[in-house]
Parts: sequence; C-alpha cells; structure tokens
Amino acid sequence: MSEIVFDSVTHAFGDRPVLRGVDLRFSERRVGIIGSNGSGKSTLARMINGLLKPTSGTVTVDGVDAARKGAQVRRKVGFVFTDPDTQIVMPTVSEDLAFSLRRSGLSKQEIAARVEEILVRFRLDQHADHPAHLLSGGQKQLLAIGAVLIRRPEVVIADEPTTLLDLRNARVVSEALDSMDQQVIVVTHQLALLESFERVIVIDDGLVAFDGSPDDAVPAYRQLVE
Ligand SMILES: Nc1ncnc2c1ncn2[C@@H]1O[C@H](COP(=O)(O)OP(=O)(O)OP(=O)(O)O)[C@@H](O)[C@H]1O
Repeated sequence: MSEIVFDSVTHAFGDRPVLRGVDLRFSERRVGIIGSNGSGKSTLARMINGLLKPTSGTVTVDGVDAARKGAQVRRKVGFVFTDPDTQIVMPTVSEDLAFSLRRSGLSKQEIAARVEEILVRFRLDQHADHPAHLLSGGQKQLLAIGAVLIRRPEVVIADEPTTLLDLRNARVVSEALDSMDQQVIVVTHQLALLESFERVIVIDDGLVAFDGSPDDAVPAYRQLVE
C-alpha cells in the first residue's frame, strides 16, 4: 500500500480558508472521508494526486510531493469524479476506455486486451460499441471507474462515486469498489459504504475532527452535526 502524508496542509480559495492545518498519515487498504457539505473533503482528496495544490504544507505519496510531481503521482493514483459525464470523453464505450491509454506507450493489441478485460469485468461488453452517453447512470460510473483502472493505478480515489445513483446502481458501484485490489480512498455521504473500511476520517470545517474505525467515526460525525 502507498503511504499518503499530509503535513500541516492548508488551503484557501481566495481569502477563504478551506483546510486549516491538516496532519494525516495513512496507508490502509480502505479509507473513508466523511463530513458535512463544504467541510473540505473534496479539496483534501484532490490534493492527493495534485489536482489541487496546498496553499501551505505538503502532501506526499510514498515520499513524492503531489504538488511538484503531479504527473508522476497521477501515474500511481487514479481519481474517479462524482459525475461520470465529466470523465467520459469519447463517443463509444470501448473508445473511451482506450482513450485512457493513449499516452501509455502500450501496443494496440495490449490496449485492446485491457479494454476487453475491463468491459467483461464491469459487464459492459454488450455495450462496447454503444454511445457512452446512452448508458445508465450506474453503467456510466462503472465506465468512469474502468477508465481509471485500465491504467492499473496502485491507489484509487473516488469522490462521492454513488451520490448521483439510485440504490441499485449505488450498490453495483459499491461492489465494484469493494472488489478492487487497489488501495481505495472514498469521499462519501453514504455511510453504509464504509462499514468494512479500516479507517474513516471525519473532516469538519477544514480540520480532522475524528480519525478511527467506522464504528467509532460514524457516531462521532453524527455527534458533530447534532
Ligand atoms: N474552485 C473553488 N473556488 C472557490 N471556492 C471553492 C472552490 N471549490 C470549493 N470551494 C469551497 O470550498 C469549500 C470546501 O469545498 P469542498 O468541495 O472541499 O467540500 P466538501 O466537504 O467536499 O463538500 P460536499 O460534501 O458538499 O461535496 C466549500 O465552501 C466550497 O464552496
């Protein structure tokens, strides 16, 4: 597992502080990040692969600074966004998966083999040549996850991956996350998603308010909002 370290991390949008001195070190296989709307969870998650840079402090992945060496860190750390439509860029399902490997240096055959593997794994093989925008919400999110996994990252960050989905699709996506060999970090409001997680971090007003097991973190979060 990779070790992710936040060292005195602050972040401000303009003069508005969003993270106010976060110190964290984690390397568990499954880590959840929860907290109220606007508490800073997405900001924190985006810093892990350098999509956002700290205003002060550092975020490192296995010792590599995510703000300075973003491209290097992003080869190791994939990011799944809440809305798969923002991630789907090519007309068909297969083309979209292959697009993720456009700069990989892999041969056409190897790319085709990886596309096939993901199509089968996420039961999208019947839709390989269909327009991606016609997939169901759950299938779209699986495609977005597949487009990240096809690059074989070691760590996957998912920012509210089930928020836009109905119960059935949310379950499909949650099972997909469960089945991953990778280290997974999930930002979510769906607390049931975290039952089997090793560690859950509660963010409140830009600070770590609680850090522990899901059994302890969920009541701690509830107490914060009451
Ligand atoms: N690009 C931006 N410019 C200005 N303010 C921003 C920007 N992105 C986020 N913010 C603000 O930063 C604060 C934290 O946002 P963030 O998305 O990290 O919260 P969150 O905990 O993920 O919230 P939610 O649960 O609602 O997704 C919010 O008040 C938000 O309005």
